[in-house]
Order: sequence, then C-alpha cells, then structure tokens
Amino acid sequence: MPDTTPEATRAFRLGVAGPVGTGKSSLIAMVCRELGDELRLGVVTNDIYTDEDARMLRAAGVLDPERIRAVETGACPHTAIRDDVTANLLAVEDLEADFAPLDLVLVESGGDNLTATFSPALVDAQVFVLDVAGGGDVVRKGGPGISRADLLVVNKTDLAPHVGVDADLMQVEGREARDGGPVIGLSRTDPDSVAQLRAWVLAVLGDHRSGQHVPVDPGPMAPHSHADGGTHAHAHAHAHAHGASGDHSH
Ligand SMILES: Nc1nc2c(ncn2[C@@H]2O[C@H](COP(=O)(O)OP(=O)(O)OP(=O)(O)O)[C@@H](O)[C@H]2O)c(=O)[nH]1
Repeated sequence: MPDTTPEATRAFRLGVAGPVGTGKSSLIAMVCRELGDELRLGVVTNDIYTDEDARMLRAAGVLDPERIRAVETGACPHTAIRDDVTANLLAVEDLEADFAPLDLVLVESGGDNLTATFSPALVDAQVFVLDVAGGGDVVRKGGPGISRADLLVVNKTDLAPHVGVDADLMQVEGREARDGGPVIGLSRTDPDSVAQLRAWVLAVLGDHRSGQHVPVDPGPMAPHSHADGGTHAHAHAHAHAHGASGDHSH
C-alpha cells in the first residue's frame, strides 16, 4: 500500500504574496501552464469573502479544477498566511493527500497589504509580486517581502511605458534592497521573462529536494491598524531561519 502519511506526501510549498491586483493569480496560472506537464501541481487561494481567485484560476483551464482549493480568510487575510495558518495548512494537506504525491503546491495570499508575508510554517519559499502600475517608488518603500522573499517579481513590465515607470530601474532598486537577491521583471507578453520565472521555480524546487534550500522567514509585517481601531504589531519580533530538518535558530 502506498505511504500516504503527511511526511511521505508533502509537496514543496511555494507562497505568492503581494498587494492587490499585482498579478498573483496570473503568475500562478503562468506557472501551471509552464510546468503542468512536468510537475504534479496544486493551488490554494486566499480571498477575504469569496472564492474569486480560485474561480478565476479554474476558469483559466490551466489545472484540473479539483486541484484548486479556496480558503476564505475573513477580514484579515494576512493573519491566515502568517499568524494562524491552520486553515491554509489544512487546505494544503488535504490537496497533498487527495492527489498524492504532488510536487508543488502554490499558495496565493489574500493580498491586502504591502508588507504581508507568509510564515515558514506554511510555505517553504515565497515570491513577492509588485507591478509597475503601483508606481516606481514602491520598491523603495520596502518591507519584509520586498527585501527578503526568496524572489521579487516586478510584474507587468509591458505596462511600464504607459504608466511612466522605469521597469529596469525598479529591478535595480529591488536588487539593492535585497542585497543582490533574485529579482525578475515579468510580463506575460515577454517569453524570456516567463522562461526566467519557470527556471527559478525549477531551481528552488531542486534545491529544496537536495536539502540546499533553507526556508527563511522574511520577518513580520509593519504595524498596522484594523477596522476595530486597534493597532497590532503581530507577535514575532525577530527573523527565523529554519533548517530542512525543522530545527531553527533565532
Ligand atoms: N498588462 C499586463 N497585465 C497583467 C499581467 N499580468 C496580469 N495582468 C493583469 O493584472 C490584473 C490583475 O491580475 P491578477 O492576477 O488578478 O492579480 P492578483 O494579484 O491575483 O489580484 P488579487 O487577487 O485581487 O489581489 C488582471 O487584469 C490581469 O489580466 C501582465 O503581465 N501584463
């Protein structure tokens, strides 16, 4: 009988975070299109009140609709990827069990905040997505996702001339903010950039499998206000570096 314990069926889990509308669902659809023939994939989406992103991805026809699960997060979507990841972990583990073995599960964040990042308890690596339409200065505004996610994507570079933004400069500033960490300028109309994204996903998956990839917590989001008027500085005040064995140092 095949071993279906969570340890045996665990996929590589890749988070995709970034502000609303920067193209997270489109990037996930792109990865499914590019790698669906060679990797066994699953997707978990996070939306505040709906399953809009899951429906969009199902409609895109890039993956068996059953392999796309939606988590409805309520008013505070960053909490569901960072502080209480239970609903997301259950969705990922259900997918992994139902379609065992999966190679890669992509988790899309709810995208409510420029500084929201995933907990390493939920994902093994994370991509942070900005777009040129959000303005050329957004990289300089910084935040844990921009400076410490495993990959920064500057998306929709095709729009740069239309919105008066220098997409190359955004990428240079991104690399500076990340101490040389990887940055990809992406557009669905630019096959070279799509190939770069594809290659990055395969490389980080390879590193994960060989034990060379160390999940890193980008760190907590900036203090922020909730609708109830309270200001929360979510608990973790320090960055963690988790080893593949689950050991972690502070
Ligand atoms: N011009 C251009 N538009 C793009 C590109 N990628 C995505 N878009 C468009 O950007 C818009 C937002 O894309 P989504 O993928 O829905 O963005 P999202 O980050 O998932 O949005 P939320 O889930 O609402 O946070 C859509 O209209 C996409 O068609 C691109 O490379 N170029």
